[in-house]
Amino acid sequence: MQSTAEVPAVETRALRKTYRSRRGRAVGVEGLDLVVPVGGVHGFLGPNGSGKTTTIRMLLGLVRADSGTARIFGHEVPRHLPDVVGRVGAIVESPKFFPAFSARRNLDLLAAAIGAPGGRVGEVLEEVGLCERARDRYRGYSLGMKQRLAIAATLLKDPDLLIFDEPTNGLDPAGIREIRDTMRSLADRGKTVLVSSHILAEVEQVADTVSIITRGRLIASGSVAELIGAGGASVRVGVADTALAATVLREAGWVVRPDGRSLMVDGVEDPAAITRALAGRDLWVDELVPVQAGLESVFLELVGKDEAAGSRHDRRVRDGRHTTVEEVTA
Ligand SMILES: Nc1ncnc2c1ncn2[C@@H]1O[C@H](COP(=O)(O)OP(=O)(O)OP(=O)(O)O)[C@@H](O)[C@H]1O
Repeated sequence: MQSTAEVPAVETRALRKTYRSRRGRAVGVEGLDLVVPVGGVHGFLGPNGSGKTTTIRMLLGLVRADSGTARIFGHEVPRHLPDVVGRVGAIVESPKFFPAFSARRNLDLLAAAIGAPGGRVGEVLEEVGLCERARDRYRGYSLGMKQRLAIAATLLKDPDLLIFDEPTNGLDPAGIREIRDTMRSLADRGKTVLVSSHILAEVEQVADTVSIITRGRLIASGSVAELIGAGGASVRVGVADTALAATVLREAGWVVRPDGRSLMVDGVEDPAAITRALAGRDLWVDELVPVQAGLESVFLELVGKDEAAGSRHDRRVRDGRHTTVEEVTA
């Protein structure tokens, strides 16, 4: 156990995990250094297949690391997990509830099973905003309500750290907002929320700090404001031949992505340089609009740089990145 006052909620050092499969070895996590400060919402971001679930499963003792260390509130895990597990609530897979029972009855059963005080059920239903529907059967719940009930279940033992792996997967915008509001109110009451996601725009609205990983490695971390401030501006570029323009701009070193009938160019310090580069190839710009930078563009810029500099690509990871880009830019 670490002795300093400022012990992070989660800290990993050089954490590594590879999986063996019929196709050889797949990197899950490669030397990951992750620091999640105490208090607030921490977004753990990365494309599909970048190692988020693997990391979370290692923290919870569900997957064994090949090497490196992981600590929760200073306790090394999995070795000392029993000392700290009472302070951690996690949703890694969809928890099972009885469909024919009400939310309250499901939680009453769980509370009894883990020895949580009876009064706690009413409190957690209140915390996730399900009081009014607590007597309805679980099977009639929307996906968003089911996910909030799952969060309520993790709160029964009043943990200090909540770990949610992609909690908004499959939810509609209203459900996503509900989960976001729930995470915000948990953090406002002093909890630490570690939430993984590949949907940047969602996390940007709720996270205080983020860690961005790709191919199992950390490529950026810090407060959302710092990261957005560090990235150059994005510029929307209108041009008739977007395919050729994208090639020209990429050759010149910019990170370019399609944006409807235009192109979005990230990390631009001097927009006039874009006009010059395109004019040099007889491509005439009809629109050049600076766009407020967001985590999404910072992320794409970082991933773009990382992959440009990158060595070998794990095909699955690369496919995952494209999925993410399409999803976040849809
Ligand atoms: N049980 C396993 N066996 C083999 N390879 C695995 C296993 N679990 C994960 N991997 C591989 O490890 C890498 C990281 O996967 P992981 O699920 O941790 O990423 P992720 O960021 O959580 O992705 P997603 O958002 O899709 O869940 C991927 O290449 C994945 O294919």
